[in-house]
Amino acid sequence: MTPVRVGTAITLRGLRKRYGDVVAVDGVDLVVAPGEVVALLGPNGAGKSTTIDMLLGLTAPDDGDVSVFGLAPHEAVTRGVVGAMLQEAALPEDATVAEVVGMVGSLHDDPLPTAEVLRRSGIVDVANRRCAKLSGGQRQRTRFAIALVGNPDLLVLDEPTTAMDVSARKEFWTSMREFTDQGRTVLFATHYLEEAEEFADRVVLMRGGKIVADGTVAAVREAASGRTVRATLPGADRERLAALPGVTAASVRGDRIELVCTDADAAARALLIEFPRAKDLEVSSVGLEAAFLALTSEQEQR
Ligand SMILES: Nc1ncnc2c1ncn2[C@@H]1O[C@H](COP(=O)(O)OP(=O)(O)OP(=O)(O)O)[C@@H](O)[C@H]1O
Repeated sequence: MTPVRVGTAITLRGLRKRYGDVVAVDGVDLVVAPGEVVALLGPNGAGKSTTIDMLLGLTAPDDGDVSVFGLAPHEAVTRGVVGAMLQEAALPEDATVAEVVGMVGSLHDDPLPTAEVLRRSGIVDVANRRCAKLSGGQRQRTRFAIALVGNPDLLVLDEPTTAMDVSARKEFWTSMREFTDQGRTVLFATHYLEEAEEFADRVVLMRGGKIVADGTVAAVREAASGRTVRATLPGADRERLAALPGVTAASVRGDRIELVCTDADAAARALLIEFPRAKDLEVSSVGLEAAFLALTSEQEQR
């Protein structure tokens, strides 16, 4: 099916946000076409939630521009063009699930029928339960229903499957597929490579407030792949190792060190020059999963 709207779904240009000394988002440029399903991947503190907050107009950027289907974020939200599911969104505790979903639907011009939304979100069985009595996973699914009921062109989800068990996750992604099969656009933040891999067309990897990789899952995996250098080096200083040229991340276990590298030759040379006592050097290919973790690890990247 063709996308519901024409033009770019999301355009972020030179987006920056600082909280005191912390640069939460540090120059993010991103264009998402209608119908794309994009995973925003990265470790804690990478800047995913802050980017999403700016996309939804909940936080004003210090610098840069945001547009959603050509609209300012606030307008896109009030017009129901974008539906959002946020990590900590409060629910009216005394209302039942069906009441909340119906109420939010009534605020929109062209809502989906409540019964359909409850079904798609997998909460038919708790429709008459008060929100105060919901489990963590049921609360998440209720938040999803609220995001869906306005029949938005773009869904923005911040770590949607947190607190869901395996079967709830599976059900959740099945409902998402139904949504995207109709040509809708989705941007979701996650910590999990496997979710991105299974569900997204495109992965945008954030780290330290910046986009460090952007492409198909396969392309990002390739960009993340590298080699490791292992050696014996008693009393090694992890930070100095991580600062060596060609090194993405360093770890120290007893006398053994491990360097994840973008350029293993440069790293090995620099290691031997700076630490002449290093011995038993081994260079090997990193598993893709390990390389990916290294790229998103919270250790200082070089
Ligand atoms: N309101 C705020 N006040 C101060 N610092 C903030 C605020 N919001 C975010 N930060 C900081 O900005 C950085 C980016 O945080 P953000 O929540 O955007 O990251 P994230 O990638 O969504 O992380 P997580 O996966 O843990 O949700 C962090 O260092 C965080 O502590």
